Amino acid sequence: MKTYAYGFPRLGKQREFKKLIEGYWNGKVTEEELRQGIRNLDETRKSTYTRHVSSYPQGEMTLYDHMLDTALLYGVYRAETLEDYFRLCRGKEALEMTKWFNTNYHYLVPDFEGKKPEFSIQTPVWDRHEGIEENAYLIAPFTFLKLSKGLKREYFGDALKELTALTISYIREKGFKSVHLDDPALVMELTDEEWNWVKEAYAQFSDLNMPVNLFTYYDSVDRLSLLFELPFAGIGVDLVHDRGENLKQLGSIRTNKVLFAGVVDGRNVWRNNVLKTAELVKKLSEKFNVVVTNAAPLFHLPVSLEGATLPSELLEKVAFAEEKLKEINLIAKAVSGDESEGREWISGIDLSFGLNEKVKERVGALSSEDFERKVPYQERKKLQQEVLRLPLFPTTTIGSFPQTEEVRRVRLLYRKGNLDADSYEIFIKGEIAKAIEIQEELGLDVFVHGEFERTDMVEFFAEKLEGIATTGNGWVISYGTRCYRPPIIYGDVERKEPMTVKEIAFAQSLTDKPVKGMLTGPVTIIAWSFVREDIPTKEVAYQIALAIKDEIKDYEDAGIKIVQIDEPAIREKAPIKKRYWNEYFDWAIKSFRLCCSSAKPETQIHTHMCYSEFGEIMDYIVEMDFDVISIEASRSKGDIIEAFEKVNFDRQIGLGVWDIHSPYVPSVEEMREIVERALKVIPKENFWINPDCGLKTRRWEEVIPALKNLVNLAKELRNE
Ligand code: MET
Ligand SMILES: [Zn+2]
Repeated sequence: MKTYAYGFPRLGKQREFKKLIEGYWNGKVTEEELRQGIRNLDETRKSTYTRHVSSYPQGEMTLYDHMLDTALLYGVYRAETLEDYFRLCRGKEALEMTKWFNTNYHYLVPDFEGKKPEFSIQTPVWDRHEGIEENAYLIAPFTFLKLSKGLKREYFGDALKELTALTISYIREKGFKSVHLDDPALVMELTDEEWNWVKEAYAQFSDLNMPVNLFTYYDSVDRLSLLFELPFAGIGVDLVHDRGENLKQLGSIRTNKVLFAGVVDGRNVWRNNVLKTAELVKKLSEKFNVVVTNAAPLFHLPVSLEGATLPSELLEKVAFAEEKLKEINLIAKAVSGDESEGREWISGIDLSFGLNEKVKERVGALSSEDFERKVPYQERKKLQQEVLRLPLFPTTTIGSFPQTEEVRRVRLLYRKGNLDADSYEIFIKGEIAKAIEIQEELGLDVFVHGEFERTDMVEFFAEKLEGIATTGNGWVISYGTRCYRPPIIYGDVERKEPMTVKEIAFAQSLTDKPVKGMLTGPVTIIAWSFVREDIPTKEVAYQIALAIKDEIKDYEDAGIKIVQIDEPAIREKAPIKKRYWNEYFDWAIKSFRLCCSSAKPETQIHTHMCYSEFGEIMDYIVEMDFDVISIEASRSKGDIIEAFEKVNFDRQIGLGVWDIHSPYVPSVEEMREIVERALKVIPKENFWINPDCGLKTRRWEEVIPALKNLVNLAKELRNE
């Protein structure tokens, strides 16, 4: 039984990828050291593959992002030097970044700016294919174009044909002997026209006399049989995230091509029941020429369990990327009749682990009333205004303030046990007090405490909640060199005690202005964690929502009048195929409503969203029944405003007037432009003035002048 794997994390066990590249940016690593270091990392990755599977793609390594590399290979952008390359990644000239399908990885988006595309093969500054013959890794033309922007429909078909022809000549020129084509966009809901374009363009691969394998993942392919008719040697399908759809279609497919059966999850950490999977593979083998592989690239997982700080009961239930390779191997062994290692591997899987009857009962007892606020919005609005007495164009920020070197250093000291809890608390209180003072001086209307105690908006809550474990060093790349550690939701989730009330109440004690209680919503906690799969996600969401609901009650008792529940991941978590959207948004919206349902009518509930285009989901967003939404807008320009107009939006809204992703300090006039466009659509009584997102990655030197401008803008607007 042959085995295959792809998409193994490039990060390295010690996050070498991050350290090398950031070292280069800071001038501590030379170009030669960078190149050599990255090559070494790639070698390590290859030897990891080699230890477990028979074959894998070559040339997967990048210096930042695959989509960018592909754009450079095809001459969409030029980069003569590494400096040019990284200028496309970060800073003023950087390409836009967006979520890669429904994952938390962000890619750089090539932009055709509405022009007719012209392609030519260029040797990139990082030549991933240098010296490679076998199984060269390429992003397929369709996925590349489909995920780009600014490519007019009228050009798409021809562009795909041309790019495919160019890819074929590149493959020939390089003398590759076989090719791995990554084509996940084929799992999207495509039109007949798009399928025809794919068919016509990819027919050209019949000119090549070598095996080309085409890989799809993240969902089912709506026309799987069509892929098997194309001139490829093998087709990779996802049999984990396909809701059974791929398997169903395979039932009526006759082929002598290789079926790369994606049976090991690349997106979640739970151990594969390798013996059961082996049964499936055996069945498929009766009909197909099967190779066992992963479903979805493995870079969504931490590199290896080695050194992970997980509770021991959990250690024997999970697998990170390296262990997933092992699972592929164990499945193949079991198919060939050797089940012993596989049996041992799954012996620790135990579904009674982490269960909590009390929480289950509480979720079970929920009725429709638990998802409703008792007083309708227009009445709430009046009650809230009586309490808050906010001016026209109220100003606020999104939650976090700069996480300075010192804040991070002291927090780390405390986390490592080198600073006692009392001294740490005094330090955090000091930071909060400074932040309150600064906000007083700036003259903002609604304050935040600054989130200095939080490493990360999800991990912080994961540490406080029962049923969620944090991984210590389970790092995953979210974009470029930026990493995060997704927690593991391993059981029923319960709040044992207040999680954030102490800091918020302390902040409120220092000022007469309202301080927002700051919470991360259920969908975002779920989206940025690994979630147990035998408990329905919907139930997990309601469990987290109940914890938040209790926290809000404690806020109210502590005199907090405004609460913000951040849901930046609500769009990203939506399924790739729109036909599943209703089902998803139903629980996503209800979980938000459950958080707020017992809040007093005079408690003003805010939500915050960012990182995505929200136009498409506006109909769902309005169902969340918040009082105020702050939303990223300075990068998506006017589109979002139109979307609000279409749904007759009647809530209050703060469109971000400052793109906090760059150190640039916008002037009053620049911020005003965004507001003026929006005021054509949104009544001024409903308009808040705030930045796009939290300020934790900014420096105080940028934050203070920018917020000064922001407050001045509000003052000017009030006088007009
Ligand atoms: C990614 S959304 C971030 C919201 C959070 N409250 C912050 O300000 O950092
Ligand atoms: Zn945000």
